Amino acid sequence: MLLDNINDPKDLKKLSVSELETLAGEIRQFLVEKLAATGGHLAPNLGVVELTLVLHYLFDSPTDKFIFDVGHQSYVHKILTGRRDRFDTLRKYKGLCGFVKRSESEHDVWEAGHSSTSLSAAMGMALARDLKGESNKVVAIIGDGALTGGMALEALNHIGHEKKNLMVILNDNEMSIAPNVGALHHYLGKIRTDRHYQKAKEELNSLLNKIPAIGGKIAKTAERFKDSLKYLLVSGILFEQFGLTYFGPVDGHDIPSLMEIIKQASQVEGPVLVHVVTVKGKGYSPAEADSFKWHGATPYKIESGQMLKAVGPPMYTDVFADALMELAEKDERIVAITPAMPGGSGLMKFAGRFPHRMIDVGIAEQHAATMSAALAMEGLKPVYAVYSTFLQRAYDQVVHDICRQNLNVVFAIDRAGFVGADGETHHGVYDIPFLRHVPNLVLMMPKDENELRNMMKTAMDYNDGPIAVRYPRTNGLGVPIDPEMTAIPIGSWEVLRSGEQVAIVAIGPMISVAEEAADLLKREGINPRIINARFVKPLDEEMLRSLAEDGMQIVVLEEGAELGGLGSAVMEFYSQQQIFGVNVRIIGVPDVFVEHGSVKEQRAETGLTAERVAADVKTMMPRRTRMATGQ
Ligand SMILES: Cc1ncc(C[n+]2csc(CCOP(=O)(O)OP(=O)(O)O)c2C)c(N)n1
Ligand SMILES: CC(=O)[C@@H](O)[C@H](O)COP(=O)(O)O
Ligand SMILES: [Mg+2]
Repeated sequence: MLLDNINDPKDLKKLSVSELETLAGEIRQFLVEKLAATGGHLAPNLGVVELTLVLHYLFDSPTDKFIFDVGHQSYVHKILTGRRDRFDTLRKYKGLCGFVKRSESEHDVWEAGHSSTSLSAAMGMALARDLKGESNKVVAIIGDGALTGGMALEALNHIGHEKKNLMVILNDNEMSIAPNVGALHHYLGKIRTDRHYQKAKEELNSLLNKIPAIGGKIAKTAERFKDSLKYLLVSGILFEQFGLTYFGPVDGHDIPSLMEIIKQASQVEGPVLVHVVTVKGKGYSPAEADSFKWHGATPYKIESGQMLKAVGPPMYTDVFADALMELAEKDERIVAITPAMPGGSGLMKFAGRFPHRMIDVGIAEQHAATMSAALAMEGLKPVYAVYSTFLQRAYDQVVHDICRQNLNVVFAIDRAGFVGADGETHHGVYDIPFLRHVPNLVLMMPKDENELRNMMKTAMDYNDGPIAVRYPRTNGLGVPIDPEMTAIPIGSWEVLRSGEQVAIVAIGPMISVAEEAADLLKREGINPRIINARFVKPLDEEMLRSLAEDGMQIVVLEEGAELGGLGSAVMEFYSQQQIFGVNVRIIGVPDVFVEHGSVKEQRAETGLTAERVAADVKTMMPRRTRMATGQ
């Protein structure tokens, strides 16, 4: 296999075009085989095999810098840069990261995970290069989905202003995760597919080139005529207007054409954009047929294309979506909004049932937030479904447009807590700290899927401002589901286990960990109280007072950042209320980024385990109890 001899991009430069084509086939086979065992972003990577090969063939990474937007499509880049042998560890604990990772290779010059940052990074690297008097190439690879992100348009605007030498490769496969949305998507579609544009452009070029070189006035008129026709016909006029020289569209699977056009573009002064048209999932028929499903694959059977899904109780995502459907049947105010994650947020069924009440705005979390504010201003009940990590993008809109105006927006915050294989860029561990200090916002998290349904009802009945319910990327606990949803009193916590001396104040999936810890402690005659702190804001102040009055020591257990989380809120309460003598210990995510792996491994790494909680509780027992129990 040619692939066996590719350990560095330099090894590519010895190959002929036909050998590169053979190598492309080998890489596809490698991806399909490896990801069958590990899972991962199969379809995006199958779509960029030839493109990545040509980029590494023509340029000299890492001197020339490749900046992958999102970075989920960087597996081919990793294969070509000496990491082929690590693919059995893809997205596994201490294994190969599923995104670009600087600590893995000198060829990984820019990390991401969140979308639409590549053009800003490219601008920065081009500016730095020129200020340092260097001459390397800067190449951003951005997808048609990522291009709908506001940051990308901010950067395009600036790139066109600075006119620095840099290359934007637009990898246009018509797909975001779901089918792409938006005016930009339609514009690209026109360029991509309207043969009229292409044919007319070719005819125009050949006609104008036939005009013998004529001097003077006619030549100027002909040029002006060509320019005005170019305005009408040339494909990438939008990008040209942004100050980038547009090349394409080009077939992203045709190596000779790719080579030719990228070579051409690399010789042009100033910023250029090469419009590369690819097929997401290319070369593996199940992924080609349904690149939405195969954007992020679980392990699968290659022959049948059957993905191996974990069995068990319904995912919180699906419980949310089903509850929303039920509520929307009776409440016409409800409108669901998603920033490009209709699948991941569970809203596809909702869209099918209520096509006019599910809005996918593209990768535009900020826009989604402010649009939701306006929907609420007009008396509707917008449900903004968003991953915790992606809501980070819309912090100002949450504060400035929604909470400050005290508008009835419901935040359905999915992927709250550790997310596993996507790792540090995707964990939902900051939303409690970045939301709980914003005035007017209610923030809650259920202990199980039945309580999630009740919280959905709570949110719909609550019309005194914004309210957020957060839930993890896991299956529910398999508890019985009440047919009727019942609203929960805002700010009310729940004693799940009576006990004395130490109270474990836990939230969400940490309640199960607390119960396991209590079971361990019971064997030693220690019986902690367990509290479901289902409202982060407002706190259950009455419960907190009674814990102090009972002389309880408190352990707060949360799968979120310790700094500024629920535990901080509890500490602040006692301090602000001048209630002294309450010993509060916070067990949460420490002040570090937690890399990819399984949720279990991430909890073990950060000490969110029953064993650790039990050990901490024991150290907090009053001395006499410890003596009595032989501690
Ligand atoms: C800020 C942000 N929002 C949402 C996502 C989730 N996400 C990951 S990839 C993707 C689609 C990207 O589409 P495109 O750029 O066209 O890449 P393709 O997968 O088609 O190659 C989305 C929405 C993200 N990573 N970052
Ligand atoms: C790359 C990216 O951001 C998405 O594809 C993300 O990986 C989806 O996460 P889930 O698998 O949790 O839906
Ligand atoms: Mg795409």
